[in-house]
Amino acid sequence: MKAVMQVTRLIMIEKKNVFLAIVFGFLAAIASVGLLAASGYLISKSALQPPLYTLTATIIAVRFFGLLRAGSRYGERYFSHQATFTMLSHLRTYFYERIEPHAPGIFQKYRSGDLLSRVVGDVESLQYLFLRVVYPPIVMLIVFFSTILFTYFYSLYSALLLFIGFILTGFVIPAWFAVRERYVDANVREKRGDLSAEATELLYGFRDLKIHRQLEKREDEMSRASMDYINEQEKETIHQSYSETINSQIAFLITWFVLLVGAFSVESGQLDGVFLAMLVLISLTVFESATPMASFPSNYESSRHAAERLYTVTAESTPEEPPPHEDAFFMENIEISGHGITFRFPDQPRPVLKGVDFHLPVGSKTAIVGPSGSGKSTLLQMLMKMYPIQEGECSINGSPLNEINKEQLWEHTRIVLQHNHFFYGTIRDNLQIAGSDLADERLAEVLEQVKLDGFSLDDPVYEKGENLSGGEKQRLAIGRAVLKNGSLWLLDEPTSSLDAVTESEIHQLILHHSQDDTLVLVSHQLKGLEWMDQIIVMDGGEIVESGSFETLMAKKGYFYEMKQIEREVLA
Ligand SMILES: Nc1ncnc2c1ncn2[C@@H]1O[C@H](COP(=O)(O)OP(=O)(O)OP(=O)(O)O)[C@@H](O)[C@H]1O
Repeated sequence: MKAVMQVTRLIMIEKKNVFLAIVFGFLAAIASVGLLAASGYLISKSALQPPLYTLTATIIAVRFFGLLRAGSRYGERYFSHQATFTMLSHLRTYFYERIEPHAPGIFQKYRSGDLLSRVVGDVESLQYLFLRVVYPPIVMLIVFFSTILFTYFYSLYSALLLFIGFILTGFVIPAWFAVRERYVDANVREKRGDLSAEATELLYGFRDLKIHRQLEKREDEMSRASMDYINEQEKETIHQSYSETINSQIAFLITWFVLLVGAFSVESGQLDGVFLAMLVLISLTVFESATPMASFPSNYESSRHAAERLYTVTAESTPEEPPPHEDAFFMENIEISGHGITFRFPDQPRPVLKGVDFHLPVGSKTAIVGPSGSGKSTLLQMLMKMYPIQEGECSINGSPLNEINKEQLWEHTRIVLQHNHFFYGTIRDNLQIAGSDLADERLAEVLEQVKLDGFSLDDPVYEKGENLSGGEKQRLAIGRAVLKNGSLWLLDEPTSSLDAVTESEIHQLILHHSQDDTLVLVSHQLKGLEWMDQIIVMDGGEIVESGSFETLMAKKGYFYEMKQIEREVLA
């Protein structure tokens, strides 16, 4: 309910459109009632063969209501859709802005298919919140009350019957179906989320599933998920049809009673017979505005679920982002210190980093090495503010990392991750991520420096860089880092897919470009680290050793042992 209220608040940003949609909706519905009432009266009156001039006013009224209905129906559609689409755009922006600060941590909690279904499907479902949940009861209420008031002047019993019909079709039946709808709708939603997650897994893992001959099994699972979804949708449609059928049956029944009571009233002289057709036609028409109430339960339920699913993602407190540092040169000559850093992934019992201490002086080159899973990448991502500092302290140029603005940090940092994303487009598009105003000459120069001179800037890059080898992708990512400005380099195994000769050349290139910068390189390989000022050795989330290459080799400790093993393996 709280989530629905929050979305309703977003609708209310469009007050003017909402108000006009309701006004025109009311006019259209009341014009329909007026049109049929005037027609009923005209037919009955004409049967009495009065002089033509006595019918003129009624004929004009019929024409007037006809035109009013068409015009206001147009206005109602125009303003209600305007309100809906503007609300959808507010909602998309709001939702994106709320989840963005949680990335990439959000993927630890939600599967990407599920998130996609929330962002697309649930936001889309909310388009009906105004059109089919908020708007119909308001219009129905005003139309019924005006019509009942009008009818009351002719027949008290007909007015009472309309009131009973209003209560039944507007409240009792929708409420009755709403109870069961909760269950039906929850199932549809759950099955849709499952299908979406299955489809995303199949799409992303298609190649691996094919190689491991698991594609058929996965396809079967997806077909099952699809069938489950279809079955639940079918149940929902049947449920909705029942609701609509019963609602219309009640409306017809009430009209029959209006006819019956009207006939008795005419018989007993309480009602002029000329008004009977008018009352019956009013009854038939006024229930048109109750028709949307038949689908109210399902629309309310799907809107409520959609709003709640969206808001559970955004409900987690958004980390407050500090403002950028006032000193424009703050992110130059970078020095980083960490003390007692401990980090645990959500819902994981054991910490990944355990009381890590380090110091990276200005312009230093540091390698972080250690066995797989020792926490190297986690530490690097923490420096990028991808993960928060949970325990301990980490500061850049004396300012705690938690107080540094993310955007400001990234603006001055050259980052190469283990897996970098490549967009569908050209080599140029993918390099220009480093700066959209970079000239072709500069891009071509860097392309050559990273040993990708076989490529032209116009060469295509397929989705996720499918047409590039692992090493080419890494060199393209390093090219981006070289092109970017920033005096901090954070590199996570940037050359792991390169041959020894190219790797050494790329290391030289990085060294050349980062002469005065502070650089952190995560590497699981121990060769080519002689040029580093400092090597931090990690194991099991702890720093077990640190020092220069020479110091560590002379110490004959952990690093020395690892180096010996590497030499034996490569010998
Ligand atoms: N998103 C995550 N959720 C839970 N645990 C994670 C997550 N990412 C990493 N871990 C765990 O944290 C530990 C450290 O991972 P990390 O990627 O930092 O290791 P690493 O030393 O960089 O390994 P590698 O050399 O294989 O890249 C691992 O045990 C890993 O399973």
